[in-house]
Amino acid sequence: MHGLKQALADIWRLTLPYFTSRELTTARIWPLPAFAVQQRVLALIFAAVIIAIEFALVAINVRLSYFSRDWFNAIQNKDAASFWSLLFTVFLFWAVIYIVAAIYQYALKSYMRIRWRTWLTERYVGQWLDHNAHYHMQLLGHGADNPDQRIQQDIDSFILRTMTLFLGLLSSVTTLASFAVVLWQLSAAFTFPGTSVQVPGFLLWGALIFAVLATWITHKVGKPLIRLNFEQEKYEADFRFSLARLREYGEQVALIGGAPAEKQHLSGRFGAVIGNFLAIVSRTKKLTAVTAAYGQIANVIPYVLVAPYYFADKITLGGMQQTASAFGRVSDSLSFFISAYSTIADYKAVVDRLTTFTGSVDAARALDSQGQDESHALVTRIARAEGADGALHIAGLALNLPDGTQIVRVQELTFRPGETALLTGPSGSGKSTLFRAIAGIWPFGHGAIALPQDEKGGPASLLLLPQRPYLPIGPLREAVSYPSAADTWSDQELRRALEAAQLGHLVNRLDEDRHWSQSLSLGEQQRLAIARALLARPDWLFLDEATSAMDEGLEASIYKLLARELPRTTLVSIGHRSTLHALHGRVIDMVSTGNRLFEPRDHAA
Ligand SMILES: Nc1ncnc2c1ncn2[C@@H]1O[C@H](COP(=O)(O)OP(=O)(O)OP(=O)(O)O)[C@@H](O)[C@H]1O
Repeated sequence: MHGLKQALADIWRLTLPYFTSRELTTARIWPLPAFAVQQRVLALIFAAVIIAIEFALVAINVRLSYFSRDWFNAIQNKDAASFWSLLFTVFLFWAVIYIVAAIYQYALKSYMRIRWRTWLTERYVGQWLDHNAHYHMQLLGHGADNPDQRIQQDIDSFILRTMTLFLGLLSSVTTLASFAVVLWQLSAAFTFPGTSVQVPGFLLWGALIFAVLATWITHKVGKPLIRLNFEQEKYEADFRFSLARLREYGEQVALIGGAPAEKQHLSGRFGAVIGNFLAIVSRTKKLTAVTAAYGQIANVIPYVLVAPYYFADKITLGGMQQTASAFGRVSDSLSFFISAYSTIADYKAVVDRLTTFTGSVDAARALDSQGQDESHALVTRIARAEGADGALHIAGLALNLPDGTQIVRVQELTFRPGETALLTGPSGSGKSTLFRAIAGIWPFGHGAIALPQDEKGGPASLLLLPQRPYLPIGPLREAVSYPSAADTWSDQELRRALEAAQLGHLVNRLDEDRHWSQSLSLGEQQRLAIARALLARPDWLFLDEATSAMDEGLEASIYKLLARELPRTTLVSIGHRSTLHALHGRVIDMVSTGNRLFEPRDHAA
């Protein structure tokens, strides 16, 4: 019971935002011209019309059950005139309306699904990317696995199933209510065989007991499917992700001869997919036994119940037919859970996945320095704000790992504008982590970072180049301009930057669409990032081993290029090579203070 309450609360939390969104959207409702309207207004109009059509469809079914009674009576009485007239007037009229309404309802459901999915996907993608939640989710290492699957697949499944199940439930309830009345009225003709004792609503009780019993058995048999379906999706996504990762690291795997290890790994992942699927098959077999038996028994049970009355000439064939169909409709709608069980099991899994996803996005957002929540125990906030001058001041800063272990302590460190500084020290001493904190993406720790101002007294622009730059898949001009739009710079500017970065052989390939991080060497990728810096002209440039894949001569000429092309840019580098010392005016060492804790100190000359 508690589980059901929780599930309904989760569904409510996932559904409500769309139906209360005040964002504006453009509606196109034929024959009206396009107009702006709030999302929630459109959502409610869609829902109201779809529900109204659902009611109309049930009402037509009730009307047709009376048609069926009259029709079978005409058959029993061999009344051909009534038979044909009922068919061409009553049946044809209502059947045509039914068909048109069903088509219109399908179209509206599809439009609503598209709009709802678009809105929800944009919202989730936004939340996932804002405040670096996607990165912090990785750092926290808990919560939602495979966020890509949740955004691409689960949102659509959630919407489709919410609509299908809600309408199914609504249709079942209205069908139940209308045909329960019909069945109650029909029950008046039935007495205990051989007596004149009447049980009010005899047929209705019969249908009720039958359906409740079957629903209870179905629930008992089908319950494990909820967990199994949840796990199936997870195993499928893990398998898909492993394949995608192999595609990404194809060269590295080939070089190290990793194919057999990969095969084994993939076969393990696929084994989990199949193992779980077999468990689903085994459970579904049992469930099918219940639902198929129910379907068969439901076909004959109403006839069995009313046959004695028909044979005793107490009811007509039409009456028997109408009773049987009303009984069928009532038990069908009562057994809504039976027919929808596997959908519900799947639905619950989708709801759980979206709920854990939103939960872990919220936890990750809370980590952000701009976030509002202070609840995370390990985050005591790194205050990162614009300072009062052109320098970068760090004071009383402690940087921790996600588990709370302190790795870096900075009592006082200032980078002055215009200088070139090199941060060096042992591997794992927290150099990159210090850069991450300066960039504002490392949330664990406390202390203060005063960001520099530019020459006009506004916030200075900062650009950080990592060792392995991110290159989007697409035209080269997009990769060079990233994260700015591809048309930010003219072809001439892009070519000039590429040539300066010693990538002259790429200047005529600006429109070539490729997976650039797979086709360029690491040294070329690093030079492409340098070209980005030349275009962006930041006030401060941080190079985290951003020239490590170049030979020493090339590295030196890139540093000279940066000094020449970006004379106003302050340069702070991380690097291990001793030749880098000569290229920087100041060297700062990460010095161990014991206990795996490091502190930056100016290099003794
Ligand atoms: N996301 C993370 N989760 C847990 N530990 C991390 C994470 N990122 C970094 N660390 C740990 O923090 C320590 C410092 O890492 P960092 O990358 O800052 O070192 P570095 O000095 O830049 O090393 P290198 O010179 O090898 O690049 C390392 O021990 C590393 O294992």
